[in-house]
Amino acid sequence: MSLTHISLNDFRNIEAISLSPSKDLNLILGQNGSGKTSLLEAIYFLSSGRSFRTNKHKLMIRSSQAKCIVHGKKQLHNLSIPIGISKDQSGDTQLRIQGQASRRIAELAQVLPVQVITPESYELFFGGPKERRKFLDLGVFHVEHLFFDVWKSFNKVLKQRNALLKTKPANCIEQIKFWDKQFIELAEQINIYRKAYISRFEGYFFDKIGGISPVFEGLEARYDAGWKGELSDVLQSQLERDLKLGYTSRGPHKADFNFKVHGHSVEGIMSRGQLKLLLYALKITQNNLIEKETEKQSILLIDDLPSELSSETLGCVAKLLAICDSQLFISAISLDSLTPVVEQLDKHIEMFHVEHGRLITN
Ligand SMILES: Nc1ncnc2c1ncn2[C@@H]1O[C@H](COP(=O)(O)OP(=O)(O)OP(=O)(O)O)[C@@H](O)[C@H]1O
Repeated sequence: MSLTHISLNDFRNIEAISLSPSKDLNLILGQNGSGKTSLLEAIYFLSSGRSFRTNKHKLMIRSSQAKCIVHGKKQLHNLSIPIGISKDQSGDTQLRIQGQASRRIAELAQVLPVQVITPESYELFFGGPKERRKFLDLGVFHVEHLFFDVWKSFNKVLKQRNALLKTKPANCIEQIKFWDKQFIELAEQINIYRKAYISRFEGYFFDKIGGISPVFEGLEARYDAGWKGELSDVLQSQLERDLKLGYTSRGPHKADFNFKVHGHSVEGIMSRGQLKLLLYALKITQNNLIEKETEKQSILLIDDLPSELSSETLGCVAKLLAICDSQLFISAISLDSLTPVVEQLDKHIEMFHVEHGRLITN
């Protein structure tokens, strides 16, 4: 299951381009400012309804144009599934899957699992737990089909609870206790899904990936559910504090999933190049696991792969990419900088040269 066709209109500096990518490896090459990241961003937008580099939707629309449009065709066995998304200046998003209008972005994400690695992806280690929760929940979302509904219901209850903690109406303690029943049930369900996923994630990582580089020796995943002990006791003991804070301080919305090496946090002990290698390893583990469990081929977008990596680390990245089952889109300024990676890969390659927002044919 891969993208067999992509077309963009008025996306960033790209007026109109169409391409038929390889189901294996696609190289997007071009000078700084040519439009490589924009092309990757468009694929991400097609599969998630969002950009990976801005919250300001207007920036995705080509200057002075009314809307940006991205179309794609996803091959699933003998079926070609057309998908399309557009966003206009007002922020209105139109979505079509197999010719049917849809309002649910999650439906799009289900059809086309995507992950991205950019020079900013270090946020997974240096950012707060929110980034890591997002990473964890993306995996859980794809492999546990009920997770999304439970997670949505939990967030509704959390919103109610937080509103009561903030506004403190006269009978707020009674009302909070009423919501806590559902809060606990949903929180425990989320925790069960996450723990089950992490256990499979760790199994896959250590079995298939851990031996690729000595950088991964002594690595352990640590999961913090967001509370310790019985959640009902925790909510009770924290109630006074939560009323002062005006929000719920414990629960699955505070979970963390991080990595330690010999007991030290990875971001404190690993070099940037080593962290980048770990990042590749984690994203590839996630994508391969999604593929293994759902039979959905996912997409991995890698922006500016060669930056900051020595030839030795690039060699390890190549080994990781060799076992990566995703459809790959990799951007770089030149093919030369990718040679240590590409020459080790036995994958079908398509190359796309971008210049001033246009595809150049050689
Ligand atoms: N909304 C927009 N309308 C028109 N042009 C835009 C818009 N947003 C960004 N651009 C321009 O698009 C060009 C392509 O940017 P992009 O980030 O895709 O380049 P790139 O090839 O990835 O470059 P680099 O190698 O430096 O990362 C830039 O010149 C940028 O200024």
